[in-house]
Amino acid sequence: MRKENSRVVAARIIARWMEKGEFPDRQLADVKQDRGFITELVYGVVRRKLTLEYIEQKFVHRRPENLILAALHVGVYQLCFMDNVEEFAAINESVGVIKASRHRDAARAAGMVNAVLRNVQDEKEAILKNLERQDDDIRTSHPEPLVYRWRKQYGERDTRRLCEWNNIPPETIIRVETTKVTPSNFMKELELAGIDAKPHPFQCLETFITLPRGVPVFKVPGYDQGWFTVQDPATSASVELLDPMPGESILDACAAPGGKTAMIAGMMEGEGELVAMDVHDDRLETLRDTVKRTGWNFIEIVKGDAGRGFPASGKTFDAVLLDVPCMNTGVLRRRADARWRFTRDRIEMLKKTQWKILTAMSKSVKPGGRLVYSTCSLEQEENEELVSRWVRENKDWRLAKAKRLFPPKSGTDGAYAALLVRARD
Ligand SMILES: C[S@@+](CC[C@H](N)C(=O)[O-])C[C@H]1O[C@@H](n2cnc3c(N)ncnc32)[C@H](O)[C@@H]1O
Repeated sequence: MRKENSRVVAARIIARWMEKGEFPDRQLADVKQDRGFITELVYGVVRRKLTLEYIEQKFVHRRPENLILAALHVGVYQLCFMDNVEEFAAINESVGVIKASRHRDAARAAGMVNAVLRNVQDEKEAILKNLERQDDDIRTSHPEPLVYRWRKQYGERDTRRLCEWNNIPPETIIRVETTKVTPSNFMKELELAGIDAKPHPFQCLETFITLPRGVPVFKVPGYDQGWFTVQDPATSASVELLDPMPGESILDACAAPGGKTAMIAGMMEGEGELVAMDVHDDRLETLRDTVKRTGWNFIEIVKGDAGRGFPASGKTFDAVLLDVPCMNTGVLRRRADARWRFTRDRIEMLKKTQWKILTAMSKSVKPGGRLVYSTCSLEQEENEELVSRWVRENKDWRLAKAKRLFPPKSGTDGAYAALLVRARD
């Protein structure tokens, strides 16, 4: 049985997100009690917003205020998309959200929420059948322009698979720091701690492990000793293309929170020069935490704007990683609200930033050196198209290799990485 106020907490977070755009994950950071259930509810509602509105429109003829709408979403989501809750609790406690509020007409609003939820309960089977016949945007709750552009890039079938993939709650995956602990010893430690973890099937040089749901990472053995980093296997694509070697000089120019920096440090075995840069102070804090946890004290952290080039002008590196800011369309499963931030203007703005960063940072690569440009976007405009146009305009560079991971096929987050090589003088 759930505590009554879990739905109230979830509905308030959702209402604040709808009202002020406050990121749900930041709000969830303060939740201590019944965290797993509240997180599932909040992320589920945020992901399925369009589908929930579609279901509710039959019963609600004018958009209610945010808190009432949030209570409705919380109730309908539980009734239609959660198997592990009792329907009477889903209805009564979602109505309780209104009762617990200081709404000026709480009795009437609670009556309306109650009536809608009872209708949805009665008609649930027909509602879900009808939903199956709707187009992918309504059925899987994605903005229509995003679905449209994916169809043009990936075709009807893969777009449908991608939309469905994006609604599967993600697992927590960790990368074992093999310079600190062997994967088999680490698995033994997990077993001793009663954690039923599984090796992730994605094949690459690194070892990734899937944690069971609900295990806080700081309780996993070796957290403080830096035995692992929370990281999807897709993040390895760019670092493998970069192929850092012990003794080289490497710059990770958009580094926070530092997952790839940690992986590069391990591949360099602590030898050489590794500089991790980011422009935002709050992100630099997370980068410092990651670097500290890895224990690699040869990593130097620098604040700098990659769009303006490396702060110490004239300094060059054997290899540079540019994991640029992007539309994040490869990680929509993990970032529940990111799909609603997709706009044409945003992609245009990001493309300009990416081009600027690539142009400025290419000057910090030694002749004959390497640069890896990477994103967690599935948009060709930010990936293949941008890179091939840039190489056409910069004759002393060539595109040596590129990789793209498409989530439903790779079983990982989406990612793109391109290895560019600078000509020797
Ligand atoms: C995709 S994230 C990087 C993730 C990171 N590589 C990792 O594996 O953990 C992009 C990062 O670029 C940073 N960033 C954005 N614009 C930047 C700029 N002009 N210069 C440097 N860093 C920038 C952001 O603060 C963000 O931390």
